[in-house]
Amino acid sequence: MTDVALETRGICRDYHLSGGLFGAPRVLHAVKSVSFRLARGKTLAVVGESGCGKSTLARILSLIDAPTAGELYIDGARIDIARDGLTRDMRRKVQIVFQNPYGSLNPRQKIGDALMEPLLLNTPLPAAERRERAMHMLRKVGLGPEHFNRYPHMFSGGQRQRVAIARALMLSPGLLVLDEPVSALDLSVQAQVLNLLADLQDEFSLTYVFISHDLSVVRYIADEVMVMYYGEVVEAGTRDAVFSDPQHAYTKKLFAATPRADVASIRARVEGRRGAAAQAV
Ligand SMILES: Nc1ncnc2c1ncn2[C@@H]1O[C@H](COP(=O)(O)OP(=O)(O)OP(=O)(O)O)[C@@H](O)[C@H]1O
Repeated sequence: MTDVALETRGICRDYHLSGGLFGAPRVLHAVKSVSFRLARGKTLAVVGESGCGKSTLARILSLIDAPTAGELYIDGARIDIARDGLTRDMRRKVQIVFQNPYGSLNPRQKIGDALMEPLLLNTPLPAAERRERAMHMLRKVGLGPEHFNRYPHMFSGGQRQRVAIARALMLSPGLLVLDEPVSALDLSVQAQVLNLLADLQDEFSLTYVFISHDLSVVRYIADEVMVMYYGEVVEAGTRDAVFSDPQHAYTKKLFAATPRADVASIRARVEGRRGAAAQAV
């Protein structure tokens, strides 16, 4: 693999908890020695049941939390926020989109201001340029100038997620961590947001880490799949290899629990609809 956008080597995250047996402190190994390499422009889906460490890994990859051990490389450069802190340069490389955009948008801030804010905080761009870039990004995610002065509560769930995606892209990151980005949306809206993500990935050569518990979504969006179980990677490979011939007993169990009809229906909904994604819903 020549152009590696993201690499981890033995990433671990422990949490120190009190209240073990007789109140003794105990350690929870939320992420255990996760290593992978992800090529630029590709999507790695991280799947597993609730509590397996997906969100903890997402927070490490998006530089919100530091790992307790292991190494993280973005575009070939070692990133160690525990040692070096978080620089503006690092902040620009990676952004995260959460499941609930309502939670990540300030209800009292107009959408235009929310989009311009990362530019205000991280670049010397003048106000007119910030505004122009925000308008441009609104269009890229299928919204329009009429949305610029609206507040988050005036949008549907799908539109709010489009805004969250637009905001994440304002600093032109190469890497997006998407933590269950469509799980809170209706099925038809899910398909449209997935199409939008696919279009944006093509246009901006974005690399995605896509966290999901929904295998039908993963099957559509992923190039590579990594299966986590109790903080550990138990299986990893290309989407086709993992879906057609799962090796690990846990992966087989996970797949068996997904009704095949669901997989078929979401594929039918989304396939062939790329390009139609720039419609706001
Ligand atoms: N700040 C924290 N302090 C202590 N334990 C934590 C903390 N954050 C997560 N954990 C624990 O780490 C483990 C992994 O949690 P994580 O949220 O990463 O899993 P997940 O796969 O994303 O689950 P979900 O899909 O429910 O969010 C869980 O046992 C969780 O309780």
